[in-house]
Amino acid sequence: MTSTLTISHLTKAFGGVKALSDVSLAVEPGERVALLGHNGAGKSTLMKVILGLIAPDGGEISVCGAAPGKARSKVAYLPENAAFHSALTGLEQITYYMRLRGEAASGAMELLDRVGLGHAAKRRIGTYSKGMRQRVGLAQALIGHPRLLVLDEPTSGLDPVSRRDFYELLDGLAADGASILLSSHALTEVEARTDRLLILSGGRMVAEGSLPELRREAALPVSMQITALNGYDTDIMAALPDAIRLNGGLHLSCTQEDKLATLARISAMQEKVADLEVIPPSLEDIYSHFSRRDGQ
Ligand SMILES: Nc1ncnc2c1ncn2[C@@H]1O[C@H](COP(=O)(O)OP(=O)(O)OP(=O)(O)O)[C@@H](O)[C@H]1O
Repeated sequence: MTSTLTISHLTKAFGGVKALSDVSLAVEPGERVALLGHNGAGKSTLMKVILGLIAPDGGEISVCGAAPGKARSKVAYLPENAAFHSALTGLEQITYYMRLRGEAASGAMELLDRVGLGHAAKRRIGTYSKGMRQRVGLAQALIGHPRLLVLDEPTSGLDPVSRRDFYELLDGLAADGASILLSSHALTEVEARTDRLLILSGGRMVAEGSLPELRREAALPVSMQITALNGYDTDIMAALPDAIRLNGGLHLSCTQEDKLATLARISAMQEKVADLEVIPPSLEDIYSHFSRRDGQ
């Protein structure tokens, strides 16, 4: 399978600031990839290089088999705060963009229906909510059946139902073979709705993989919350010297390697245990682990 996007050893500096250092990645057709990173990590710079808006200092990049910028008809971009003409209706705005791209404007209404804006198509964009303007942006991004969608924090400002609808739309596009690269700070959301996570930190790609892969690689400790049956907490603490009293229960943290052995020791005391909760590291923990690994 030919990748939709291939980047090897990309570098870009602004004066003395290394915005991207030796970044390599590939995105396959039908793949939904989330780009995570702290403010200033290099996400927007990477997107601008992919779109051909700025040239890299070094490295290679291929977008839909061509140089960035040469494949614009196959690439869609949704900026974080898409701005539109407030006096135009949604229908007029999308019709205008379709004409600019040489597409038959008769499909404008269908596009607006697809993003859930059919009912407001003939209202001025100036009267739209932020979420509705974001949908106009998405409709604009869908013009011409793009093979790669580059979406910069596409769900910021959307309510939970709009976010779900938005991801369902992306799922449909991915099922048709489009590749999606989206940046986000909403970790739990991208955890559930994308196939792979890329974490940029200080311009370097510090982690890449599905959440289970990143969880394994980070090998962060597992937390256990034990509720003792009345009076047995002292016995349990004697058997598990690392346990501490916390929030009315007993708290224990152990390495991934010791997890099964620790569980076995707790099971052996089951007549003294009322309840046990095993809490795996959250995506926030994993993200912080990789983001701070280089001392940032
Ligand atoms: N045109 C520019 N001139 C100078 N420095 C720049 C320019 N564009 C980006 N930078 C610097 O490059 C680094 C990466 O910036 P970038 O905008 O790519 O980060 P980001 O991950 O998109 O951040 P955010 O989440 O805040 O949008 C930052 O240190 C930024 O200040």
